[in-house]
Amino acid sequence: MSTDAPLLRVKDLAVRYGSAQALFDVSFDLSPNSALAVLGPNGAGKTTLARTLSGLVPSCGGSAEFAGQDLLKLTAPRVRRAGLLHLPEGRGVFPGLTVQENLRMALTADKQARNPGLERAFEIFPVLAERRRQPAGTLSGGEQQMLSLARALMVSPRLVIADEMSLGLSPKAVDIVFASLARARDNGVSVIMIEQFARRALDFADQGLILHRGRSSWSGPAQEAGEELLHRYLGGAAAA
Ligand SMILES: Nc1ncnc2c1ncn2[C@@H]1O[C@H](COP(=O)(O)OP(=O)(O)OP(=O)(O)O)[C@@H](O)[C@H]1O
Repeated sequence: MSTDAPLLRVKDLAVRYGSAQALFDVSFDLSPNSALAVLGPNGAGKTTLARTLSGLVPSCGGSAEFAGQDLLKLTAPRVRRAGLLHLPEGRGVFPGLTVQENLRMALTADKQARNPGLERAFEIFPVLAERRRQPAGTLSGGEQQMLSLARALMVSPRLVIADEMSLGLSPKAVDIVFASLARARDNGVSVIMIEQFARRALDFADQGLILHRGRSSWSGPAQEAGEELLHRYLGGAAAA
């Protein structure tokens, strides 16, 4: 892990939906080129954290500084432009368009000029190069997630928040998702991974954060999260 100043520094973050508070005083730092696994049972506040950092849900307290900018003041498009990309749950690809068209659209959506992004995406994910003329809907579930990630990488983000990318996928497809995220990391992208597969996510990540009812119940180096700790905070089912 890097010793540089944090890429993202979240301090005492609080979020409400009306009168219901979904996050209470959540704090963590993320170093450049590192990965954080965010774990927790249903309703713990994981997606709320992702949506708040990406400018989709307002905070009601605390701070979040990303690459020197006050993230909580930015609109969602500005957060993207600052280099933080949120991959929401679900596949996020256009099934009727080809792989190549899906990738090109990622660029026009962000109004960037033609750039070497397409060739870079094919270099990182050779499978997509082989299937560039194939409709995205005919890819396997894991490959669609790979395409979704490749679309995100087209605009060279510094941080990707991957929300439950492996949800509902076969074990083989989950392998593809993890390998794809590892490739993104190898290419200098930091990752916040929200995952149901706690053990795998912690094996992937440098740091772990466990949320419970909107509060941080544990955070620390990922390798320190042993089986006993996972059972205590997540229960048997979530410790896969
Ligand atoms: N738009 C909303 N309006 C009101 N309450 C919401 C809204 N979105 C989420 N919540 C509530 O906030 C809490 C946290 O939800 P969130 O979706 O962040 O949890 P999660 O950890 O991502 O759960 P899951 O693993 O089930 O996706 C829950 O109690 C949820 O009901």
